[in-house]
Amino acid sequence: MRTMPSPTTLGQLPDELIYLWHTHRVPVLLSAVSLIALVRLAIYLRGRRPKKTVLSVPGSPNEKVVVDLKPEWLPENTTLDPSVVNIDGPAEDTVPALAPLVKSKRGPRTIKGKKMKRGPKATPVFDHKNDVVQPLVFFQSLSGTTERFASQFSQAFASWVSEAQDAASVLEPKIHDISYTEYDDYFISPPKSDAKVKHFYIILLPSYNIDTVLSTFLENLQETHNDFRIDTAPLSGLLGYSVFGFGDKEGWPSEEEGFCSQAREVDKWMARLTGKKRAYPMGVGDVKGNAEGQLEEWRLGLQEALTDIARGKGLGEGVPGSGDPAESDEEDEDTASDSGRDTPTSKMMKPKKTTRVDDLEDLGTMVDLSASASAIPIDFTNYKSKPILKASPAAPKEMVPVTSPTYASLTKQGYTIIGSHSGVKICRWTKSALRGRGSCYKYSFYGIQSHLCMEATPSLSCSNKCVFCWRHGTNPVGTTWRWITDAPEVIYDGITNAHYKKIKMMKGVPGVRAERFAEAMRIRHCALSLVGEPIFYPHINELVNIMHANRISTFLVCNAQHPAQLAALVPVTQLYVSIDASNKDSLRKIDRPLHRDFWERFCACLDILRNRRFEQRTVFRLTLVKGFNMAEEVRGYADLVERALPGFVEVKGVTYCGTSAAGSAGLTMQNVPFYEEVAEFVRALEVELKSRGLTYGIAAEHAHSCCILLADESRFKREGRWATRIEYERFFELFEGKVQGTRVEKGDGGKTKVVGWRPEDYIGAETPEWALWGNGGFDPRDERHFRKGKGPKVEEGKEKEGEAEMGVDAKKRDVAVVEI
Ligand SMILES: Cc1cc2nc3c(=O)[nH]c(=O)nc-3n(C[C@H](O)[C@H](O)[C@H](O)COP(=O)(O)O)c2cc1C
Ligand code: SF4
Repeated sequence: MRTMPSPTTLGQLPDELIYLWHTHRVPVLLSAVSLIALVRLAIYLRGRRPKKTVLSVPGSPNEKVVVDLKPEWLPENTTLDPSVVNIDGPAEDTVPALAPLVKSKRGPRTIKGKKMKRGPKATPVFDHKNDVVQPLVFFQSLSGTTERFASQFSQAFASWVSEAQDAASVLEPKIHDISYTEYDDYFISPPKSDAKVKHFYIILLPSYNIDTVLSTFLENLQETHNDFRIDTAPLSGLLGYSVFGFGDKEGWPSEEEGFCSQAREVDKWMARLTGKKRAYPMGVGDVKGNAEGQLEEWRLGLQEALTDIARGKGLGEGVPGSGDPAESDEEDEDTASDSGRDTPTSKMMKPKKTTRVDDLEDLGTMVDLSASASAIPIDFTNYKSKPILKASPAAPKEMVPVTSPTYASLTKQGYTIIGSHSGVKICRWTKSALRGRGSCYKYSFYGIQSHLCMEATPSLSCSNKCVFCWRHGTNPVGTTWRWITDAPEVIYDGITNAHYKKIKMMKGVPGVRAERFAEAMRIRHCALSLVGEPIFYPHINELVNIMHANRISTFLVCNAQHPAQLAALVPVTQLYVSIDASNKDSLRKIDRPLHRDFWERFCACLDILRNRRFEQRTVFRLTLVKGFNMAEEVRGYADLVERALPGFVEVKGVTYCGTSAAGSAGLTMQNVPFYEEVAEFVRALEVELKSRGLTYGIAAEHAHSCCILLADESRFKREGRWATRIEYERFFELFEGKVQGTRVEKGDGGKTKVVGWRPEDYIGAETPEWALWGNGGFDPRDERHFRKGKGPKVEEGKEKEGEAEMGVDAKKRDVAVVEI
């Protein structure tokens, strides 16, 4: 047996070690490998182990719901770290709060498989002795022009149908707004009907060289055509179709420069989907010229074509656009390259069609959605300075280029555009507070003085088209982020500098109080709302962290359409979700969402909010629009509150947006509820919630902005008194780690450890007496200001409170920004 070496033999130590190593190396190596394997296995299993739900918050429900984050909800073209997405709440869970995420980035949808062979050309299907023609007029309109023309057109067409003998077998036209139309009902196959009723499509469209709902429509037509499960010409059962485009020749003087470009695209896709059943050539109208006359002329031609069809003559031979050989070839060629997908030389990409760079790119996104299996052609999350092109020749474009009409329109309205997708505007309450004339409801409810508050957004684009949105429908909308992306530091510097610049401009305004002016030169709060969807911005987390590091609190409002981004968001000071309706139908009418699965997305967001409610203050923002989302909906809203259990429910009457956009959405002053109506609604909601055992009560009000606050009294009442305000300094200390939060999780061996903070950790002072429900919400230290002819004399109930107190003439207002 060998003994341990004595000090005298220390010199021989290396030899001993070598001897030992040679003798035992096999078992040593084997043990080391096994140990490493065991450790790795343990780490792996730990990673897979479902989290446990243990909420130690007294008096609060502690279960968590499983949120199924569908792969298609993961943002395209953005890098979302799955481990970040799994930030899902306060505690260890017994169930996975979020379903496992698809690790890889999701690329544009790629459909693999062979295209179905085009069958023989559809034979005429109209039996002129027995069948009747049902014309369907489809239109899409963002700012109302096309809608107006579509309605005029339908009336004139209906008169022809009722008067002309030739039109005996033509029925009255039916009009459809494409924004509200189920594509599946009309654009995947002809509508179902009596076998004798044959449909004819008349499509009237404007064109926009920015992302709008029109792009979605076009993408759908293209997807249908390219879907190998569907016949390439699934609409060949139609009698025919014709398209009329509206455009603006001042901005887009020629076809090459984009005049009516999207209508042309729709015309082409329809030719493919119908198997070349263009019954009459596409018409175009210049809205700055004689659009009315051009439409009228086109209508007469179209009526003639319909007369022929009604007489059983079919679509005719050799008429341009009716399937004559030359044009058919052209369309076939396009079709062939579409199915190839990876050929950027597709005709539609050729400069011949459009020379404007942005138009070209628009077409790129429309046409090449399923391009090549590499899925993500460009990483759009790279900052402007260094876009990394991976594969595609198409570069990302700017969301709001300086030369765009949107830029001009926004800056005219007082917005400062930072970079190409962020905006900041000084809100009217900030100006009011600077003059000592009162702050917005955020002051009454949460203690934010409006002159210390900045309103901004890192994404002017949105995935909704809400009826009450002031943006006139012309701002960029889209379901995916595909723009040049500015760095969060650039946005932060840009918005804060622009805000200070605007504050400085208030220096000479009569009534501005010197001390408030000085205070305003240090921003304390940021309302990330304004317009657009802030969480759409791929680096929203970095931006929020920069704000917190600068001791600026964050109130972030999202539209409940981006569950993956919501799940991945870092905790903000107060997290809002807009709840614009209580059910699917109503939400569709109000928000006019771009996502087809908008309701599922909405519900997933509610579940995420529920899971995260002990991590940050969560708020439901209800905007009441009379005639749209108020009557009979109290129980529906209560269902939603029960589902998400937000800390707060803010209920606000819509502000009238006296613009053509509001008009086209069917919104008038009649849709603006009186304060008393809002109050009645809130009382009914409180009763409904209480009847379900939920602990919500009416906490505070701000009558001037027609806003009332319900809050969870089990969480935001201290010793029987409402405490809805926030201790901001405490929030920053928690953020900086200077004080420890009380959110705990069970660690190894069941030991509890602190993992963060809870909303309860930064509850501030009691809600002041003047802000409590029943007391109006106006700080007596501020000075009330009434416009001439307004104010206390006004009979109660005759005047909308907010407008009287703020001195705003409702009829003259043209903004509907809902400040938070
Ligand atoms: C942001 C923006 C982009 C536009 N892009 C185009 C375009 O590319 N081609 C065109 O012919 N007209 C373009 N127009 C003009 C519109 O198509 C035209 O104003 C139309 O009448 C709008 O119809 P609507 O009110 O029904 O939305 C654009 C207008 C705006 C505001
Ligand atoms: S109101 Fe907000 S959510 Fe709705 S469209 Fe406008 S910006 Fe988007």
